[in-house]
Amino acid sequence: MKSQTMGSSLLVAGTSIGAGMLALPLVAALTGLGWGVFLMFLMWGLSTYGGLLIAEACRACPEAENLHGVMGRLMGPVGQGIAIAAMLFLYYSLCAAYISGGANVLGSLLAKEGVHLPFRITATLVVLLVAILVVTGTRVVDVVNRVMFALMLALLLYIVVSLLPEVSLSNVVLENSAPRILVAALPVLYTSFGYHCAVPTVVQYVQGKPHRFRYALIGGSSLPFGIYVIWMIVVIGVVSSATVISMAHSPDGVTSLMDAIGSHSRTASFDYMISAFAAFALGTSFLGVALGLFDYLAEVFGRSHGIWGRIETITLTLLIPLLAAIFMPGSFVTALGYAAIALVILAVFIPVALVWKVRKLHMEEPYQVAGGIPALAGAIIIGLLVIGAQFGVISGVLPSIG
Ligand SMILES: N[C@@H](Cc1ccccc1)C(=O)O
Repeated sequence: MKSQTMGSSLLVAGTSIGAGMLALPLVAALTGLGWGVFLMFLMWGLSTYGGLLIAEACRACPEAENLHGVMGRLMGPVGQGIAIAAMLFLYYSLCAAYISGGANVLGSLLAKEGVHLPFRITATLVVLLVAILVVTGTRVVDVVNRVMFALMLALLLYIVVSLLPEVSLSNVVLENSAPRILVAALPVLYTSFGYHCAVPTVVQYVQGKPHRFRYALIGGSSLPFGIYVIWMIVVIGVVSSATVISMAHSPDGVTSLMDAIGSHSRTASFDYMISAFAAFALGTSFLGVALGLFDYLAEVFGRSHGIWGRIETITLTLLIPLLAAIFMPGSFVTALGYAAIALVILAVFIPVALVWKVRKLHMEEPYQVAGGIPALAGAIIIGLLVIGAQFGVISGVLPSIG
């Protein structure tokens, strides 16, 4: 396999693996493991299909550098405006989720040392840390990101291997759950498979060769699927659904979950490893998303690249999500659900519209995603279901997850 294809698969996997690691066990405990895996598979399919559609649209407009350019070419300024609004909403919701999860992890680490800080202080500390890294520059973020990703995978392997003997099969029952809970779980599951901002880069990186970007997108998103399933089985097998469910509704569910897993090993340093793993899983996604939003806002608002310009841009990037995280208690899973609304627009509705236009104008080159009109219609219906589910959760018609 060519190294760009490999690199692209890892880019997709790296962007995708993130908050899902911490949210999915909470969700799967509520849906039951069997249904959890089935719904994850459905959301993985929707996400991969959307990624392939974006790739098809990018190939039809080789002169455009990113999704913004492709939108401008095919949909004009109104389409571009919708995409910009959806992108800002997605990025802000994700940053709010990462700040909330990160603050919980930092708070629990400090509490183990006897230092008890309120949530708003730990959230601000997490934001300052990310802000300093992003303002320092892309190269620094790149290095820190690679190191954290490698450490996260190593820790995951270690944790899974050490916990396997503790898994009790009686916990891993495939019990059924109420249909309303299954629908309510869809938005968070879908967000866990989001990586779509990386697709234009991947298509360019493999010179638009269909067999290579197909490999990168399908392979790169299957890796998170496999890792998420193993992780969910191990966590629920060790901690038991009943215990996890009691955490799902507490404001710092992530911390309780990490503590519960940590207490299942005889090694004293094990709970530090669990916290480090959670911090790296969140950190890799947070840095990627914060950097993407930072560059984007710098361009939109024309801020300078000097130090004061960068400080202004990072304030625009992180202040709103910080306030959202502080004033919306328990916002980790909730914010991931909100992100799903924007992600469906960006990774299902917009790609379907783009590809529709490309195919109608016969701009397509030999590559076309399989499935024709039925697949496009199916994606729209499932996408509507995901958005409807989140509105159901917001309005209280459906139970909230987390
Ligand atoms: N999948 C990422 C979230 C994400 C969504 C969309 C784009 C990029 C990232 C996570 O679980 O953290």
